[in-house]
Amino acid sequence: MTPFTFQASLPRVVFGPGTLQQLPAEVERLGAAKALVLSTPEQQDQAQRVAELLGARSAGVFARAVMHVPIETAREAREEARRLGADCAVAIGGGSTTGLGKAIALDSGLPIIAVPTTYAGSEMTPIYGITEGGLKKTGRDARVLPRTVIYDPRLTLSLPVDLSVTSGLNAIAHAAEGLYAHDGNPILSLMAEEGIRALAQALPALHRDPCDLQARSDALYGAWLCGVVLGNGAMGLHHKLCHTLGGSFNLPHAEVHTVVLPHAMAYNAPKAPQAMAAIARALRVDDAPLGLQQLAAELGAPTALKAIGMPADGLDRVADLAVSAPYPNPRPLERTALRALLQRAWDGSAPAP
Ligand SMILES: NC(=O)C1=CN([C@@H]2O[C@H](COP(=O)(O)OP(=O)(O)OC[C@H]3O[C@@H](n4cnc5c(N)ncnc54)[C@H](OP(=O)(O)O)[C@@H]3O)[C@@H](O)[C@H]2O)C=CC1
Ligand SMILES: O=C(O)/C=C\C(=O)CC(=O)O
Repeated sequence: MTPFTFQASLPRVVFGPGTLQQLPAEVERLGAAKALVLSTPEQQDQAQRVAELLGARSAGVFARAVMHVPIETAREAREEARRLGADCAVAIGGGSTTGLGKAIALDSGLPIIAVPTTYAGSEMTPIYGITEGGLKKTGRDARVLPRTVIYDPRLTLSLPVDLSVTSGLNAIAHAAEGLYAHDGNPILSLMAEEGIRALAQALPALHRDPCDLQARSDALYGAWLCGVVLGNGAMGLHHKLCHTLGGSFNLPHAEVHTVVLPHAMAYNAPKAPQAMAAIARALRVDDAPLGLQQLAAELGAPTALKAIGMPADGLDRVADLAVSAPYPNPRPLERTALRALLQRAWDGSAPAP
């Protein structure tokens, strides 16, 4: 075994159907008296029910979370938290809502309790993203890592099947890149392989029956593990490409991950054979990139960038941006090969090295 360093900082986790009921006790455990409940506008009713569950420990509801955390929304939420005297925030929703909680914590140090309702995994990471002037900046800061995460699979029953599938594939992307991250280690690799295995079994099951609570639980368990991997290992080519594509062309986050991942894996495969073997084992296929693309197709997910709004004349710009700021990646970043990767992803062709 090659030498490695392992250090992980992880939130407390409360996992299982019905665990949302433990929220008041978890707020109390933090020593907090007034929790501001965060949600998207569409999930306001759910946020209101959470505020009622908190009773006297609720400071109110801020239901204005939107995708990619615009700085204006972050400022409004910070101000509302101050105005209401909140000493804790509860983020109930997907990565967009968790991201808003993180933006508040970054500024104020307010502890966050995350109640995820998608498989994006943000609740397990110290990574934040804030969009200002059309540009999304991401960073890492220990203050934004939620203190407690409540994984209640019942809350994911209403997540539409198409979003469930792409969100699950977003989670698999975290694990895939963790398996070949320059700062990876055997413990993260265990979690990554197990996370992919859990999601690869759960997604077809919940695709057949979205109300299958066991499948929903398994998917959330997989998302948890994949989120831990993302939070404790470096992001490589795949995440960087997705952030460029999503940020510059306003493409839907989980769908971009779904389309690009098989191609980014195939690009790195010659330099990451052990990672590919682990992913293939977890997916129970012979060829990891192809097997993943086939899984997405079987589950009705998009497999081409052209199908999710990417303009063909933007591919050159993405290739330019991809090589403009180098970062560690198993295979060096070569513009010609990356441009070919992007073309295959746009066309929806089979992945190739
Ligand atoms: N910092 C980090 O570590 C990470 C950050 N992210 C960030 O998170 C965002 C993506 O997260 P993601 O979760 O995919 O996106 P969202 O939070 O935007 O949620 C995606 C969609 O799922 C819907 N939804 C969520 N929960 C439910 C539910 N229980 N029932 C019905 N619909 C539901 C939302 O609907 P509605 O709008 O109606 O609420 C929305 O349309 C991106 O901004 C990404 O950058 C992602 C991964 C890691
Ligand atoms: O791409 C991802 O799924 C992981 C990280 C981010 O999205 C970063 C962020 O914008 O919060």
